[in-house]
Amino acid sequence: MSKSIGIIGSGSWATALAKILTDNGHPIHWWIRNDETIRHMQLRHHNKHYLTSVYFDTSLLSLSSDLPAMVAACDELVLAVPSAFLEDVLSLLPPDALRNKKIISAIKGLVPSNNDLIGQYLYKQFELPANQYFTITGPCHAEEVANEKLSYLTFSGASLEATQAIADKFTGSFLQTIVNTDVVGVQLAAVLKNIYALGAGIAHGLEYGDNFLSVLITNCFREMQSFLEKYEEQKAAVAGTSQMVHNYSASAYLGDLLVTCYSLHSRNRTFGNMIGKGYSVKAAQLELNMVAEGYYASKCMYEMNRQIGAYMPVAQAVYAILWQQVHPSEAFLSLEKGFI
Ligand SMILES: NC(=O)C1=CN([C@@H]2O[C@H](COP(=O)(O)OP(=O)(O)OC[C@H]3O[C@@H](n4cnc5c(N)ncnc54)[C@H](O)[C@@H]3O)[C@@H](O)[C@H]2O)C=CC1
Ligand SMILES: O=C(CO)COP(=O)(O)O
Repeated sequence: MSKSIGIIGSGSWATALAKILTDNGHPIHWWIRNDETIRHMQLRHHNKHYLTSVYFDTSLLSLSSDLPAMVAACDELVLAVPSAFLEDVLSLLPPDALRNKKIISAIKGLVPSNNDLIGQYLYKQFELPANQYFTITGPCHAEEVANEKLSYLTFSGASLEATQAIADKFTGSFLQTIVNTDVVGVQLAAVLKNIYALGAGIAHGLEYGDNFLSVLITNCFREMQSFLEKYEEQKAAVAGTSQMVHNYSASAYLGDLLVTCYSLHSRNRTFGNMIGKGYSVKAAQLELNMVAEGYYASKCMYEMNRQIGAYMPVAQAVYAILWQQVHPSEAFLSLEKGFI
């Protein structure tokens, strides 16, 4: 197979992205951790653990559990492992492994060991320049991609032209793409919306109704904007540049917040619902058997916001419930009073 695009990861999102690319006729290299999953995919043409209804044209798949060899074979790589495993997975690569490659992060999380955005981590670890880094965000559940429901993804990168060229590979009959240069803003919004979806789930588990939920989400949206404004203010002050302006009403911001808080596909919402109903964090993790990024993100953001200083009562309440054993009903009772 010639040099092409590769996907790192084999969970639901990696599988959905593999479907999007191969449906468009693109051959892909695909790194899958587990050889047994590879064997099954070769024999039965689907991922036996995630989105099992999606069948692949295996002539378009080059499957491997050898990460350095797979990375060497690609000039564009999509990262689709949960943030908590990213450092472990990429530790298999030498420091120059990403030289001249375009890296497209589909991860909606921060690196938990130091709260870095994925691009910052790749710069520190692999000296990946900003113009080789791209992101995929937007409101899109893997399960709906599997069912070919019309969905929209936002691609962000330093250059609109280079980003458009990547987005074009994904655009298809059930997949529209949006392109912008707001690389940092969309990533922070994606990290925050996972925390807020946990909050929405907790509220549902505590038996609050739809009226309360809409007020909760409105206030989460305001919190998101307040964090991003302060973040940009501080960044601009340090760099001596003007402040980046974000389009909060775009689907990568408001849309993803809404779908993750409302959709029954959302793992963050499901996880939160279990916490609201009285499950412990450990029990909810075991029951979910998938990754709720907001769990890790709530701690990262709590730590990050110590420096930023934004007013974030909902994110703080989610952190307190998940990491400080504060009772959900107690935390929500104090939230109730401050909403506008
Ligand atoms: N599922 C979705 O609809 C969407 C997910 N995303 C993002 O995609 C990223 C990946 O999430 P999903 O594919 O949804 O997760 P998932 O929960 O479906 O799959 C988990 C993945 O982690 C892998 N894994 C488990 N233990 C591991 C370990 N010790 N080392 C390395 N890998 C390990 C599993 O093999 C599996 O590939 C996340 O950042 C998520 O926020 C973004 C948009 C949509
Ligand atoms: O990012 C997503 C939808 O846009 C997926 O959200 P969950 O991880 O909560 O399922």
